[in-house]
Amino acid sequence: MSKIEVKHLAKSFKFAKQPLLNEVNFNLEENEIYGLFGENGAGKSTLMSMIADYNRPSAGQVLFDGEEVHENDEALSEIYFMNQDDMYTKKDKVSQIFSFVESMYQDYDVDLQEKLVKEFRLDVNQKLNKLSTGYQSIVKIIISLCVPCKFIMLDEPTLGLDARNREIFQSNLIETYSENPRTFVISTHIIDEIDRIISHVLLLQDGVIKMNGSIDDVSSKSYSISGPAEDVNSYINGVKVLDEEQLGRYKTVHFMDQLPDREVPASVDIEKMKLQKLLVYIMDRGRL
Ligand SMILES: Nc1ncnc2c1ncn2[C@@H]1O[C@H](COP(=O)(O)OP(=O)(O)OP(=O)(O)O)[C@@H](O)[C@H]1O
Repeated sequence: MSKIEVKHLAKSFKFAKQPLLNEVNFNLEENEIYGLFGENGAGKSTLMSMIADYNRPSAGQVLFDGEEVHENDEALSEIYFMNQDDMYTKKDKVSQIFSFVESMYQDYDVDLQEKLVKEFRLDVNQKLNKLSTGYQSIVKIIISLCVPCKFIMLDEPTLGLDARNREIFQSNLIETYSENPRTFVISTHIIDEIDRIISHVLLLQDGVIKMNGSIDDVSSKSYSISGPAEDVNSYINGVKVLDEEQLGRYKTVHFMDQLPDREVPASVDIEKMKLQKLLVYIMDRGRL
């Protein structure tokens, strides 16, 4: 099984007051789907571009099966970054771009490409730079899903897509992953859209990975508990609460911990906390 290791990665820009990334460490394992989350400007796109060797780190390393990815053709043939669009000319027709990418990759999935062109209703005779923003993203999505790479990084793939096309993207991502498992890293701000698809959560904040865990680990410890305030209070007594809301006597508390080891009052409802709620809370307060 192949693996990407991100080790002590740092990135500073010449005129920036502080480094964008300080000490980023994590691994990407094969056949997992990672959600890469973080506030605007956290450095998600920069991080993905460094993994694909489109951008050089100021310090640290990215290893593919133990070898540095930098100028390593064998490793880079297994890593695809959705925004590596300098591979083709934007003045070209979409059909020409598809033919070019197909010529670059031996096992490029032409059947899937044709299926996606039909489902998205993409006009392949149009020049790329004449397409709407949404359709330009769709071209990048189609290429990303059809290249035969072990690691595929999707940077805000649904940005600019309408509701119908977002659904087409999601269902095809699930379908292609089920038929041909590979690793996806998906960066998005619409967490609710992918929380059922991802197997791992990576949260980038303040230049480091703040959270790195399987979705089961993360969701098995994060709860929202609602009910009459007095019953909720007595049930969660002693638990470190992340956030709470109260409407009249009805209260909801959110926490990331084990459930209290006491009987749950009949009036109290326990639900898993939505990943979006949990991540927004952590990003806002910088606290786990
Ligand atoms: N070449 C560059 N020179 C200077 N600053 C840069 C350069 N590239 C990126 N940055 C800065 O790095 C920061 C992080 O950008 P990046 O696009 O990686 O963040 P992001 O987490 O993907 O953000 P968003 O969610 O808003 O897309 C931004 O403040 C950006 O201005």
